[in-house]
Amino acid sequence: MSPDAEVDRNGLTALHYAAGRGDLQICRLLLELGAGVDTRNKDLRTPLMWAARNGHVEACEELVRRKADIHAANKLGICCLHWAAWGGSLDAVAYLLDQAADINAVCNAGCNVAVWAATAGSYDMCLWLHEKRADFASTNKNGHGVLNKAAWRGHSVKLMTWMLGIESIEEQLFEQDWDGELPVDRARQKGHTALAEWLHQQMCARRPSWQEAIEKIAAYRLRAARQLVAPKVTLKKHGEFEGGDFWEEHEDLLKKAWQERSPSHPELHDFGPAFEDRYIHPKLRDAAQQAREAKGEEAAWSLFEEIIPGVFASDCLFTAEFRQDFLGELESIEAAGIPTRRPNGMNRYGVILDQVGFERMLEGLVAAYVRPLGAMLFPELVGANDADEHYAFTVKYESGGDTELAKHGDASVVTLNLCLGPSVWEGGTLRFFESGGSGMYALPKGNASAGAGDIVFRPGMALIHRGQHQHQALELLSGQRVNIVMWLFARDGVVRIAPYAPDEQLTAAQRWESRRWRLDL
Ligand SMILES: O=C(O)CCC(=O)C(=O)O
Ligand SMILES: [Fe+2]
Repeated sequence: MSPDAEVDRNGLTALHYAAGRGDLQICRLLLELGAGVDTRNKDLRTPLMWAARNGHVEACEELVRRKADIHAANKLGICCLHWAAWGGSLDAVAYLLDQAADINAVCNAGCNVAVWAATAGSYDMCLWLHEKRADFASTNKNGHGVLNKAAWRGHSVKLMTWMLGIESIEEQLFEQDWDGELPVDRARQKGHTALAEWLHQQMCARRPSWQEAIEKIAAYRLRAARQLVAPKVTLKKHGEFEGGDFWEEHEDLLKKAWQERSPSHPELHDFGPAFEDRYIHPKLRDAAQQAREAKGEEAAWSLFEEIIPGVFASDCLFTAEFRQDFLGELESIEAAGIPTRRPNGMNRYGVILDQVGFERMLEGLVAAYVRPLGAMLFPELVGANDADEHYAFTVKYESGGDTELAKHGDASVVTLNLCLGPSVWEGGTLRFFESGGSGMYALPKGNASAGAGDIVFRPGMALIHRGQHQHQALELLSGQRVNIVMWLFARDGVVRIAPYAPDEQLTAAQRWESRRWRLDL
């Protein structure tokens, strides 16, 4: 049997893998057994691209000795040299150029090797390529040049400073891409706040009139967004699309306006060590660390009490500072005067967190904590990709607004619900039903049954439940209750219904590993 006969779901052969790992012995063996040196996977990548991408020069040499095509490009026109640059390996780049790879080659999107090197952020490689006369002034078909790419990725000020020393690149500071964005916008949108600040200073220092222009644009966006009059919310059921045309029409302006707004607690918007120190409960941090170090999930389990079968509660997921700061930020969001869309088809009050600037924070939080916890508590439902995406919002109950929530199942495989407080209220109990639900909300057969019972929230209490476990919020009698709700589901909103058999379920290590080894970008 040819070694190329067996491929993975991406069409990758054993030789792709061996080359990608730089395993010279195996590469040789496979080639001797008849593996095609330029065998292509589904998107037309060759083994040499993998070796170059991962900086395995010896493997590159071996493949080239066996007549691998150094000019080969994949479906997107990304050639071996681009892969090497993107992988950040100067040695691989130098080797390929030495073998007469084309320094001016561009991929289908129009990126040349300089743009790829800038995307990778390798300072040494950029300097070296510039000496070799790679074209650093070129922009791709979306109008992205080296500066835009480096800003987008949040690369170092050292690299940026060097780039700005090249006259034609200085221009890129002021050039809008095809979406109308400047490098400084890209840096800010991706959460590289300090870099964005630095880029802004560079712009002002180079063209003082720009400071004013930028401020005017920002002020204009905020003013325009504040002048919008949001459609009324009335529906208490099936209201997802209420006013949909309005929200679609102004989506872009609103997104920019939220980016311009200065948050009252910037530290809440950046997931990272500082966020975890301040906002993740120390017990959860310890438990997660143990699980990640393969010391078991006992500590993580011990954070929870299964109050009702299938409903787990914990007071140790977030700190009190998280609740305080979050409530403060919600107040400042309300005071911003920028319209916010209703959070879901039933709750009318509250905000969609991903739309008001919490997108990046939530991505990190979900990946590091919420997804592993959901997978641990509900292994029969959360497999490798069943909770890849999230939708997060707040709900607010008070008299004159929403006071209750009808019986429903969430459009999620797992839901986390954290009670923020704020202080005192009466009523507003969350009731779970034993019924397995019906239709698409039916609980999968083979689960431990879903129990029935009432849960009285207290500030700081978080629940994790199967979204399809039917529930209802009873009437709030006085005061105010605000909760954060996070729905997890698979790509495109798919919600897992068929349970995994025990031998198909993820292992603890798989649940807690934050990055899988991937032979991919
Ligand atoms: O806190 C609430 O009232 C919302 C509860 C809910 O629907 C949920 O946890 O999924
Ligand atoms: Fe719900």
